[in-house]
Amino acid sequence: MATRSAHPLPHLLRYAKPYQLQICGAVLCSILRTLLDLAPPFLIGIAVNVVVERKTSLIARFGIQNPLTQLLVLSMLTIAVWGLESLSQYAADKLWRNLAQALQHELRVDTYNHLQSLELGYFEDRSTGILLSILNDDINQLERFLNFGAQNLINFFTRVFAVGMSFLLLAPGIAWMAMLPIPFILWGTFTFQSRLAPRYDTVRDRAGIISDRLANNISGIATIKSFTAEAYESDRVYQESDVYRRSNKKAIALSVAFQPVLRFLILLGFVLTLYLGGREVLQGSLSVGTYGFMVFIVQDLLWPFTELSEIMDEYQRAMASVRRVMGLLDTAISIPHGNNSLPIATIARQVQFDNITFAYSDRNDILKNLSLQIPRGATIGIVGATGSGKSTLVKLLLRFYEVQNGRILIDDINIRDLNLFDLRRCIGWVSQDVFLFHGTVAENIAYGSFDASHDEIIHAAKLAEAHEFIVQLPLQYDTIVGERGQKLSGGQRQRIAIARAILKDPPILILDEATSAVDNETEAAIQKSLAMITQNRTTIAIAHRLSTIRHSHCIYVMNDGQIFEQGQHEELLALNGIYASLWRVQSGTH
Ligand SMILES: Nc1ncnc2c1ncn2[C@@H]1O[C@H](COP(=O)(O)OP(=O)(O)OP(=O)(O)O)[C@@H](O)[C@H]1O
Repeated sequence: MATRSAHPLPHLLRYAKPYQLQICGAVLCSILRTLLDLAPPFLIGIAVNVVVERKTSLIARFGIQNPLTQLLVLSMLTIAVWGLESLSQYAADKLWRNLAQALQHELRVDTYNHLQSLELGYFEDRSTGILLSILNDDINQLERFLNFGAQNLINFFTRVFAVGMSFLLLAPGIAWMAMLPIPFILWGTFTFQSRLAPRYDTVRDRAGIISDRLANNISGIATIKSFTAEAYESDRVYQESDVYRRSNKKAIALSVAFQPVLRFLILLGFVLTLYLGGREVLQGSLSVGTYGFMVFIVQDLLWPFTELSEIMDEYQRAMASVRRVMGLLDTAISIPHGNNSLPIATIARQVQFDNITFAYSDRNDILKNLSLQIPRGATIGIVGATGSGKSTLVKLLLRFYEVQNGRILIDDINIRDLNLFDLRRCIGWVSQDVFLFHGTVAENIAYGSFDASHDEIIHAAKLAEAHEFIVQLPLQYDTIVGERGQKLSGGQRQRIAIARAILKDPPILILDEATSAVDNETEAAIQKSLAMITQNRTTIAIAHRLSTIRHSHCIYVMNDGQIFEQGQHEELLALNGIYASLWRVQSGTH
């Protein structure tokens, strides 16, 4: 993630470059609206001028002598100013809000797309809740800031600049009185902000932790219930929510203390103008009119400062969120695409692991100098103790992780040099823990083969021995499987996953414990189908149940990250090693 110290605003502005025109328009409309909003004191001044000076008034200088006509002109001018103000307010609101929507939409989609292209290890190191809070809360926070905060910020600067300038032009001698508190207010505001920023960062982090806990608990609800851990979980949620509350409390303590201090400084400016200005009037060095104007307008100069803390507060919250979103967008992709394409039509389906060594980050080597070669169209079986690295081996072929040493080749091309999409498109992977999406059975089978016809889906389901149970479901292929497929049994989920891989029709097929949850009879039926399906493909089957891989062209026995034995079923039995003893245990012949 990006460093916390780097200011996120330039980053955001760079990101918003395509919206430059819209941003300029929105800024101009906001400035215009604020300037028009300042018109009333001037209009009142002119009105007083008309009724007091009559034929020598300001308007009379434009050749309108009749005071009643002058008032009419002034009324028309007021209507025009009000009308224009409403129009610029409408335009500013519309532009800012649309900008907020466009930027929010683009940021969310880009952040999601970037997230999707990050390697698996990134997701394993972070919790879903924290990533979700970036994709949702932080991006929404930015929307809130663009909807209101940005306008407030511009309004503030415009107001202070316009009023300050008219002060200096109209009464330069006493302008300093009103402006005296400004440096103190600014110093106070920025000191306050620098203290508030880290507190808001903590609040955002804490929000991520809570959302993580909630997401985790909701997906683990069955486990919570079965262990009657409701009270324990309630307590954990309570504790984390309390830490969040306390971190917010720290931010609030600082945030609310600022306003009263600020008011006091403003009061100082007001009283100084009131007293010293009045004294100058009494001494005859300041006109009554200017003094009146000064006292009236000093509030317009200083009161916006009371909002400054709130504006900066909103700004800091938004920047904390931008920092997190940009941090995610800046995360480098550590498994990039290679330059070579691998067209499915021409692939020879030859797979080779050449002396590979692999360790997950900060762990010991899982695979050590492992080599194996799978000729085109062959089916190999991999067996071995749990945790010996079987699943890791096939995940390396999918390039979910990068090998530290050695090469993995498909058709003699290092998979690092292949376009990742081409690589993964030519591999069908039925993983150990099947993931189904919330949706219908048909949608899940067709996942990845989005153009498949209904007949093709049914055909794949039949080959995976899934058709029979699917037609028993309430809405058959249109039955919703629930989140992660929780409305189906483990064996049913596996068969849908097999159907999904069959429908993909990949040149290389990986079956990682693909039939571990189905009964022996169904497995035998699936084996028959697979024998047909795997005929023209290179297949890697991982299984604990040896009957599953018994007929493979070659069986590899893995132990402690290395291949200990290899050969066909009969050869391995004759070897009388690990495989033979496993077989004896499973077939009950020991
Ligand atoms: N993402 C990961 N990060 C860190 N270590 C991991 C990760 N995935 C697996 N491991 C570790 O790597 C080792 C090999 O795991 P792997 O899943 O490849 O074993 P396996 O042979 O397929 O086991 P099983 O038969 O139980 O499925 C295990 O010790 C496991 O704890």
